[in-house]
Amino acid sequence: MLTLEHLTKTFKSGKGIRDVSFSVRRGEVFGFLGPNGAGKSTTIRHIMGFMKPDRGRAILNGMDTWKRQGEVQSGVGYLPGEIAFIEGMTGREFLEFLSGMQRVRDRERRERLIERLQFDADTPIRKMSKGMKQKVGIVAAFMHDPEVVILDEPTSGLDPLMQKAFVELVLEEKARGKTLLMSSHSFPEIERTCDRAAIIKDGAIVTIADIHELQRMQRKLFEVTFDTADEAAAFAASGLSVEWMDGNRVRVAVKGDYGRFAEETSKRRVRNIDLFTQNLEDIFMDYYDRKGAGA
Ligand SMILES: Nc1ncnc2c1ncn2[C@@H]1O[C@H](COP(=O)(O)OP(=O)(O)OP(=O)(O)O)[C@@H](O)[C@H]1O
Repeated sequence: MLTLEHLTKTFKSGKGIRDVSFSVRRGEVFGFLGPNGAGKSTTIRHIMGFMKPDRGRAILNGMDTWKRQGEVQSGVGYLPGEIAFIEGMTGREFLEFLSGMQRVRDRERRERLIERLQFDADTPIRKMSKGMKQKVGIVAAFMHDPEVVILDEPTSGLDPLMQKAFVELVLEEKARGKTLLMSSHSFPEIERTCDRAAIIKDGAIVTIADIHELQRMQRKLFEVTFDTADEAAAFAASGLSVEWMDGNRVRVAVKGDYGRFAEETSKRRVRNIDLFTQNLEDIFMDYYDRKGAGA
């Protein structure tokens, strides 16, 4: 469906992307993860045919995206990292304008999306908050019901409730057989929606991983507070991987084997459990450790 072959672009500053290659299958939700400045937007701009690569190419539905940018751009749903709005329009007027360009007659899907994302589309865009503008952008990306949707940091500016609504939308579109690529710097967001993800750092792909495999690899830290220090000591001596303990509190690292953790916890009186998830960097460090260990 979408293939990137050795995509390379070097800006005058020396920054850019280097030899970026990966493929997204039809019907897949593919995550594109990386810290700020890693090259996510630059790669996405190439996928959309906005930039000419120095080397390599992006192929979408058999089309070279730079050479056939018009066809590519009209057939794909796209949410840019920063949306360029037209001054003086309301959200609905802007969407109407885009619908006209896309020659979309069916307004129903658009209205349903607006309802779902819960915003007043008749507010002038210049008066909209960052989150509201982001919602307008999301509606614009999905309203013409495209087969392929490319989203550059779609949840930036959305509150947790709306992030959830967005995740539900993505999962529904996936169930309808659509192909999605979305960039993010947040692993949990990608984790909820994607099958696979490419990780980019300093302009180069570090790895392409199966999300479910990464989830299994993820080390989670649980801090359990017991009723008594004796219970905490017995829990700590039960063979779990103890990171730290203090009085009646024990922090253990659990990787995959949640059953053992649950079993040892349930034997004792627990006052509280806090969960600390790893950040992206740690997850990948663990991933590499395992790869390095040949597991
Ligand atoms: N048009 C440009 N001209 C010069 N340098 C650029 C241009 N676009 C991006 N860069 C540089 O290339 C690098 C990658 O930027 P890019 O915007 O692709 O990163 P990103 O992963 O999308 O980051 P973020 O998460 O912050 O949006 C950065 O160092 C950036 O400053």
